[in-house]
Amino acid sequence: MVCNVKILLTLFVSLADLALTTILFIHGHQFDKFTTEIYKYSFSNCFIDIWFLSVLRFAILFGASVAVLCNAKDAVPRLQYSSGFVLSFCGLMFTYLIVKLLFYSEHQKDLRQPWFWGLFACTTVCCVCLYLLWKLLSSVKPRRPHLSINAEDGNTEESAKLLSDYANEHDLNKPERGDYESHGIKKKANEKRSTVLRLLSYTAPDFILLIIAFIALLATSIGEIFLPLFTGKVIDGIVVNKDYNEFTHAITVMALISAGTALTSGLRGTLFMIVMARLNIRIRNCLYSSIASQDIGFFDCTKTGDITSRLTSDTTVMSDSIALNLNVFLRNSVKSIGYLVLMFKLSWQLTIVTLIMIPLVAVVAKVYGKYYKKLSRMVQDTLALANNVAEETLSSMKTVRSFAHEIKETAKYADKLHDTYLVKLKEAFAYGGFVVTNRFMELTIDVILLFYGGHLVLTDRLTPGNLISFILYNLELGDALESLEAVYTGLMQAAGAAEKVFELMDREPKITNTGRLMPGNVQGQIEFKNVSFTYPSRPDVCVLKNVTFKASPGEVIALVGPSGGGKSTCVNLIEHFYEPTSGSILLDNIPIQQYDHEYLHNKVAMVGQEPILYARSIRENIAYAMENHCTFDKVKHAAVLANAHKFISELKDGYDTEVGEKGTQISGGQKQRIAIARALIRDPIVLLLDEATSALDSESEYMVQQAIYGNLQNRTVLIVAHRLSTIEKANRIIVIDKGTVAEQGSHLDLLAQNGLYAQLVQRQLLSTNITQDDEPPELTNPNINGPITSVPLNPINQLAFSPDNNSDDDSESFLSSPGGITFSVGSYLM
Ligand SMILES: Nc1ncnc2c1ncn2[C@@H]1O[C@H](COP(=O)(O)OP(=O)(O)OP(=O)(O)O)[C@@H](O)[C@H]1O
Repeated sequence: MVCNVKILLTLFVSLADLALTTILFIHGHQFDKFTTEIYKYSFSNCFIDIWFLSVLRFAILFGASVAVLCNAKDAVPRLQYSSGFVLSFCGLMFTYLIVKLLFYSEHQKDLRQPWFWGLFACTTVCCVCLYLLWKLLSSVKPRRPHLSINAEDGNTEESAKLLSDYANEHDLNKPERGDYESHGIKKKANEKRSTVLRLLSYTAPDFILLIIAFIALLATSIGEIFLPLFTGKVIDGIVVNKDYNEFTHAITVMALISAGTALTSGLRGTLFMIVMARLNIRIRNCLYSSIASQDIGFFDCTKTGDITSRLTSDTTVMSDSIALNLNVFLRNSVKSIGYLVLMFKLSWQLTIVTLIMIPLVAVVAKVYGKYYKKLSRMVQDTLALANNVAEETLSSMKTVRSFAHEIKETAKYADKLHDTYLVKLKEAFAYGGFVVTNRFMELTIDVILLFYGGHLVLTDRLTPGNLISFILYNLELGDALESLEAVYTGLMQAAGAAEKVFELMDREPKITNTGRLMPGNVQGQIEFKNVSFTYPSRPDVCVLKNVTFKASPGEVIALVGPSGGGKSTCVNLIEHFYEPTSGSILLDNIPIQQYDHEYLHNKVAMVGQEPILYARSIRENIAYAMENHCTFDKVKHAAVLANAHKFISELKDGYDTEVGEKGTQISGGQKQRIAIARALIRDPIVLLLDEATSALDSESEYMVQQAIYGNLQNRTVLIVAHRLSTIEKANRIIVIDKGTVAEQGSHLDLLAQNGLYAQLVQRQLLSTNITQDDEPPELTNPNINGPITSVPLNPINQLAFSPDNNSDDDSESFLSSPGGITFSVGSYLM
C-alpha cells in the first residue's frame, strides 16, 4: 500500500512537472516557433532545451517507478546506489539553468515576464523534486508474497513453514543491504547531530555570557559586512565621480565602522574564551566523577592510558572545538548572509554565477569532513596506544631497568608513534587534496567573475566601484564559506572526541553503591554463603565456586592455599569491589550491598598486597579519607600501633616527610606499615590483611602482629598469608584451592587431617631439608601424599614465630628454622 502511494506520488509529480513546463513553454510563445526553433536553435533565446530537460526528468522518474513496481527487490538497491549520480545530475541541470538565465538576460533587456520566471522557478523546484522522489522510491520495501495461514484449512503449520521458507529463501527476514546502509547512515547522522547538540547543551549555564558574546559578534559581523561596500564608494568617489566630499565621507564612515568592530570583536573573543574554559572544566568534572564512580571491573578492563587520554586530550578537543567553531559558525553565517544580500543588490547576475559554485564546494567539504573525522579518530586511538606504552613503562621504571629493557621499551613506543605518524600522513595528504581542489575552484570563480563583471561594466550595467565592491565581497564570501567548511570539520572532530567522552560519561557502573544502612553497632561477623564469582575481565573463568565460610566477631581467620586459588578474590569481594555471580556475602547477616558505601569502608578496612601511597606527606597518607575528623594524636597512635612511629620519627621531616609518587621514596616494609596505620586509624570492626606484612622483616612483623592482635579484640581479622608464623596464630585456617574451600580448621587439626594443608607444609619441609643437608630427610614416606605421621610435628611447631629464635637476617622473604635452615617464605605454602 505504502509502496503504491510512493510510486503514484512520483508519477503524479513527474507528470505535473512535464505539464507545467509545457504550459509555461507554450505561454512564452515558443510553441509557434517550435519546429523552426529546433533547426534554428539559439542558446540565449530558445527554451526548447529546458522543455527537453523536463521530458528527461519525467522519463527518469517514470522508468524508476516502473522498475520498482515490477521488481522492487532488485530495483531498490540500484536506486539507492545511484542516488549520488542523480544528485550530481540535478546539480548540473540547475547549473545549466543558471547559465541559460544569464545568457537570456543578455539577449532580453526586459526580464519582467511571468512565464519566464515561472519556468525558471518550476525547473529549479523540479530539479530538487527529482532527487527527493528518487530517494522516496529508494525507500520502497519489497512486498512479501501473499500466503495466507488459515486455521480452518487445517494446514496452518504447513502454510507457516511455507511462509518461513519463502522468507528465508528470499532473505526477506533479513533487512535489505540498502536498509542496513541507509539505517546505518541515518543513525550515524542522528548520532552526530545529537552529540553536537548535547555538547552544546553543556554551555547552557553560560547562557548570559553567550548572549552578550553573540550580540558583540553580531555587531562585529554587521560592521565588517559594510566595509567592502564603502571601499567601492571610495573608489567611485575618486575614479568615477571625482568628488572630494563623497570619498572623504565614505572614508570617515569606514574608519568609524572599523573602530567599532575592533572593540566588539575584542569583547566577543574574550567572552568566547571564557565560555571555552568553563566548558572544559565542566566536562572534565562530569567525566571524572563518572570515572570515579565506575566499578573496579571497569578499571580491570580499561587501560589507564585510554582513560587519561579521554580526560585530557579528548575533553580539550571537545571544548575548544565547540566554542571556537560556534564562534566561527555564527560569525561567518551572519557575514555570509549579509554579503549575499549586498552582492544581490550590486549585481544579481554576478551573484548567481557565484552561487553556482557553492554546491560544489559543499559536496567537497562533506566528503572531506567525513574522511577527516575517521582519520582524526584513528589518530587519537593510535596516540592512546602510544600513551599506554609510555605510561606502563614510566610507572614501572625500576622493573624496566632491572631487566635492562629500556631500549626495547623505547623502540616499542617509537613503533606506536610510527603508527600515529602513518595516520597523520594520510591526514596530511587528505588535507593537501582538499586544499588543491578548493583553490582550483576559487580560481575558476575569480576568472569567471572578472570576465563577466568586466563585460557588465563595459555594457554599462555595473559601475567600476560596484565591481570592486563585488569582488571584495566575493573574496570575503569565499573566506566565510571556507571557515564554515572548517567549522564542519572542526565540529566533526569535536563530535568524534565527544562521542568517546560521552560513552564513558554515560557508562552505568555495574556495581552501584545504593545501600543506605548505617547501624549504630556492628559485631563484625563475616559470612560467605555459596559464593561463586567470575571476574568481569575474564567472564569464562569461574574463580570462586560455591565458597561458604563464616568468620565470627573476634576471630582471626587465615586464608591459605596455592597461588591463584582465590584468596585475594575473597578479600576483594568483602570490600565490595565486585559482586558475586551467585551467593551472598553478609556482614552481621545482612548483605554488604545494603550498607552505606562510606560506612562499610569505615567498618571494614583492608591492607593490600602492594599498598599504594599517594604523593603526599606521611601524615596525610595515614589520615587518608579521614582528613576532616582526624587529629595528629590519632595519626601518631595509628602509627604506633602499626609499628611505624619509630622509623617515621627518625626521618628528618617526621610525619611531614613526602613519600613520593606511589610511595617510591620509602622502603616496601615502611610502606606496608604506613598502609597498616591508615587502616587502623579508622578503628575498623573487620580488618582484611592481604599479605600485608609480607615485606616486613620478622621483628617488625611480630610487633605489628602484636599490635593488631593486642588491639583488635572483638574485631574480626581475615588474613591472607604465606608465613607459618602468621598462619599459625589464627583461630581458624581456611584452605582455598581452585576457588573452593578445600579444608578448614586449626593448624594442628589440619595437619592431622593430612590433606592439602599438610601436604603443602610437608613439601616445604622436604625441600628445606634437602637444601640444608643435601641428603634425603629422615622421613618414613617422603612422598607428598604420604601419611601425616611422616612429618615430624615438632619442627613445624618450632617454626612458629618467636622473636627470640629468629636469626638477625631481616630479609623480607626469609625465615630461619631453629636448626638454622633458611627457606623462602614467598613459596612457603605453594
Ligand atoms: N582482576 C582480575 N581479573 C581477572 N582475573 C583475575 C583478577 N585478579 C585475579 N584474577 C584471577 O583469579 C584467580 C584467583 O586470583 P587471586 O588473586 O584471588 O589468587 P590468590 O589465591 O590470592 O593468589 P596469590 O596467593 O598468588 O595472591 C587467578 O587465576 C587470577 O589469575
